[in-house]
Amino acid sequence: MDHSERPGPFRNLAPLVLASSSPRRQEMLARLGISFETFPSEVSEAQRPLESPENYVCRLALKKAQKVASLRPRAFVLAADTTVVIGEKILGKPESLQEAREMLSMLSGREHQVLTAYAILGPQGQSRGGLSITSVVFKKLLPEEIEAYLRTPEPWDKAGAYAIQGLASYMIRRVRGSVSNVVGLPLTEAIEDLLSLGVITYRL
Ligand SMILES: Cc1cn([C@H]2C[C@H](O)[C@@H](COP(=O)(O)OP(=O)(O)OP(=O)(O)O)O2)c(=O)[nH]c1=O
Repeated sequence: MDHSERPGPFRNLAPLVLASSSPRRQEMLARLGISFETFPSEVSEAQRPLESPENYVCRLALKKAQKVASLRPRAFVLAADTTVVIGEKILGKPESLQEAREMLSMLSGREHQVLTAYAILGPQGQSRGGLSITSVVFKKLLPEEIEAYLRTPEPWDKAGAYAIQGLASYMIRRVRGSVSNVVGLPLTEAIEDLLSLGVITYRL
């Protein structure tokens, strides 16, 4: 799918492929005026034994970018991976209602970290990327509050079974760090890299 250019503070100097099926990542870039082709990587993998959450998200972001870069060798490719970490546990996207319920109960009244790693690969072997960590504090959730939220479509397809940018915004007491990072892409860092690689420039 091609995203036609929208008015925004940036324009492209080089073709960009977003290796992601995440509508949030697509929307965040498109809003800024950046055009890109969407090419979902369809890479999904379990954490390896003893692998830290940091290494896990970085490995997946790079793997997604590498897979799509091999199929689109003339473009810059951007990929990312987001996960929620609470205590020793990693929360990905829930696969059942019960799992989503358990995730929200775990997050209730506590602080957790949202990790997003991104990777950018270029046609001449350029490579950039990074890891961004945001701390999020949830208010204490009543059981009926969790049940009511589970009746909305929002928990699906989101790491940790919630969307900070959506109906769950009222559940969040405090955020420390990048908000766009929680939504799936640390925009400040990713934009700096796209500018320095000459993929985008300011629209003046
Ligand atoms: C915590 C949180 C996550 N999310 C989303 C961002 C990501 O899309 C998703 C985490 O899933 P990811 O596995 O990072 O990405 P994805 O499967 O959606 O897309 P792809 O692998 O093709 O790039 O959770 C929110 O939208 N809001 C939130 O508050």
